[in-house]
Amino acid sequence: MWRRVASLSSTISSSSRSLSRNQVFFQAAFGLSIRESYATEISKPGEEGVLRPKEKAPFITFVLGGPGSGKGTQCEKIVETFGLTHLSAGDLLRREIAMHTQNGAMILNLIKDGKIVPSEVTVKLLQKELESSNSSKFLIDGFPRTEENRVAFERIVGADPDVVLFFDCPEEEMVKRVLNRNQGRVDDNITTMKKRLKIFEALNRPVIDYYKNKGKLYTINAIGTVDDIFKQVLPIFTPFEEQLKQSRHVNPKSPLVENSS
Ligand SMILES: Nc1ncnc2c1ncn2[C@@H]1O[C@H](COP(=O)(O)OP(=O)(O)OP(=O)(O)O)[C@@H](O)[C@H]1O
Ligand SMILES: Nc1ccn([C@H]2C[C@H](O)[C@@H](COP(=O)(O)O)O2)c(=O)n1
Ligand SMILES: [Mg+2]
Repeated sequence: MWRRVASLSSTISSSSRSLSRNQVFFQAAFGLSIRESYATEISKPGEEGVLRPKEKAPFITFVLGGPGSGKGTQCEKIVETFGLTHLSAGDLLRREIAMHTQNGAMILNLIKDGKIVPSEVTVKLLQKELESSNSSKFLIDGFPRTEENRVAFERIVGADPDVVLFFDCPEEEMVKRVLNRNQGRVDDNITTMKKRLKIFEALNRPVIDYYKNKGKLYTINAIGTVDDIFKQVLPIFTPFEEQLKQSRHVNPKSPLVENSS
């Protein structure tokens, strides 16, 4: 299978100059996963079939937590500090509603009712963003919400997260925050919120446990000020310093940048 990537890469190289680097890799993959598409064959005798990285695979962080736990708020700070590209699954779905796309009405009805949109729809929206971006570092907020979401992402996008953040917040606090949010969201009312909390407990917990067992989960106590919570987030990215430093978008004041004041 990996041979296909290498042999096709020369075919696409001349026509792909205007494409983003992610599009080129996804094209090169022709149905392979992101990680597979980031590999090429080497032809040294005795080393046939060995995969060598052609480019680094994207750095992916999943951001989990109940409704109103502060995912979006902390994502803004992570973006500001480390320059990751923020993809909010909820925002992408709301954009479909606003644009009255083919799935817009169905998505609206599910969100109003606190339910989860079919994984195929959400993953395809994420895939489109990943493929068209020139970034190689992503924060995927509010995803995966269910085991079905997680499996669909693996199947369709073919990538694993490097880091999974879980903002752990008591229900009482989440309810208070959502009801005070005032952003005109159709799901920010007590009836929908109760349903969302039930669905979160039933469907997101297994995902949290899955990443805990894989050693990828970082649990953050989401009570306190925004800055106090962010202090817990900062050290999580330290081991990934080298990968993140290469980002064009890193804030010069980031703790990852040496001699920053
Ligand atoms: N640490 C905090 N203390 C108090 N309020 C907060 C804190 N963090 C975020 N908020 C506020 O709580 C509300 C919900 O936060 P946010 O939108 O970041 O949550 P979320 O996890 O993204 O929620 P959702 O899953 O519904 O999108 C917002 O109005 C935000 O300003
Ligand atoms: N993976 C996802 C993410 C979001 N949704 C739907 C259901 C949520 O209640 C709503 C809002 O998401 P949020 O902005 O709170 O992250 O969007 C989904 O079905 N699947
Ligand atoms: Mg949010």
